[in-house]
Amino acid sequence: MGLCISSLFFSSPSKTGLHSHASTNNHSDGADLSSTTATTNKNVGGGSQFLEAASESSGVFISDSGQILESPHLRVFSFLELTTATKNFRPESMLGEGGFGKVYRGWIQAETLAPSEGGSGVIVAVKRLSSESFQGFDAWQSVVNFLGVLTHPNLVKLLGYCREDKERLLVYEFMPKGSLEYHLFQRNESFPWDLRIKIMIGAARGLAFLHGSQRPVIYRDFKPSQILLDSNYEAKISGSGLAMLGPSQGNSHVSTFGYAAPEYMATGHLYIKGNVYSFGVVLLEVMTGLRAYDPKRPNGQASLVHWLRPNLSSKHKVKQIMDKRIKGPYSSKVATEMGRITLSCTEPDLKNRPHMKEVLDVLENIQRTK
Ligand SMILES: Nc1ncnc2c1ncn2[C@@H]1O[C@H](COP(=O)(O)OP(=O)(O)OP(=O)(O)O)[C@@H](O)[C@H]1O
Repeated sequence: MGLCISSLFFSSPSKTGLHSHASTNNHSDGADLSSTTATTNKNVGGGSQFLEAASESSGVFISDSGQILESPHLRVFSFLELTTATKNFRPESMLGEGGFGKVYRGWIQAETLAPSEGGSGVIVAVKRLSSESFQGFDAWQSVVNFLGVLTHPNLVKLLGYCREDKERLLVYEFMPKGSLEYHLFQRNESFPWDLRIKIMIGAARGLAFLHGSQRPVIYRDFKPSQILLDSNYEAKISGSGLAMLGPSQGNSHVSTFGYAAPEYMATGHLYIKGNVYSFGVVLLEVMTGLRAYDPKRPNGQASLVHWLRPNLSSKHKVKQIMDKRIKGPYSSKVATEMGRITLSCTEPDLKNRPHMKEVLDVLENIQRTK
């Protein structure tokens, strides 16, 4: 069983304050994904001892009491700066809206950027927490604490934040190709197979990284709107899913119907393998082009997994359920293999589901299959 994000990095600092480094993880899923790679002893403010568990490009500071502090690598923006960046949060700048607020496209001027951030400025995505969102306040804090220190090519990068009066905003790297949800369900254009598999491989890498870090992180609410795409359709998992894993040890609210694993529905507990189940549901959406849950479908078909899972073990039936709009060639072997991995990800008993690293290996093999 994995730990929820609230216990991430709560490994006890050594009595001496000096740690030997742990560069690879020994987690039982066998994932070879180093996250925390070096530790050093530091004195920060007030002379108290802090442990820095540094990843390649970011660090996390943990106080002796175990409290995680905001990453010094994040930029602190003023509300005025972000108001200017988003042209006063005008509706035309809006990129989308989630459960906790609206997301705006913004432009940060060069003079406010560190030299390494380059150029005359940069486009960013600014998530403004809605004032009604009490739950969102904790979510906001979790993102600042955790995404400020978790760095991986398949996680959307948090650049900074703003906390002024009642305003809470997060500034993310901008993902110009939108979300997987947009490409699967909203954009009425061809969505080739090679892109679909590429995106799912990127998302699997992101999840495998979270699960494979020294203290595994469980993602909340994994779904296609959380899979964002850069200009090369490289998938990055959004910070939103990290947000809600507050201080409740695995009891976390999952709002989206259709993706939640049976054990979560039964107990309210999130497990690492619950993410694998949700990933399997998304795989089924990618194969079929149908939504995980649609109450408008006929009786017995509202839940995609309950409806179509029985088809996944038959070569012939898998071919029948594949999205007819898929452009670009894919062989029947590919469809069969996709059926197989989706079937095992969505096993009702979590013990029978693979780890994300194994899912990733299978998808990479499928990508190579002609
Ligand atoms: N970094 C980003 N770059 C580009 N677009 C983004 C970015 N972050 C979010 N968006 C857009 O804003 C939409 C809403 O994002 P948000 O994370 O708030 O909501 P969500 O995915 O529905 O999650 P939740 O339900 O947990 O709030 C996304 O679906 C996407 O279209």
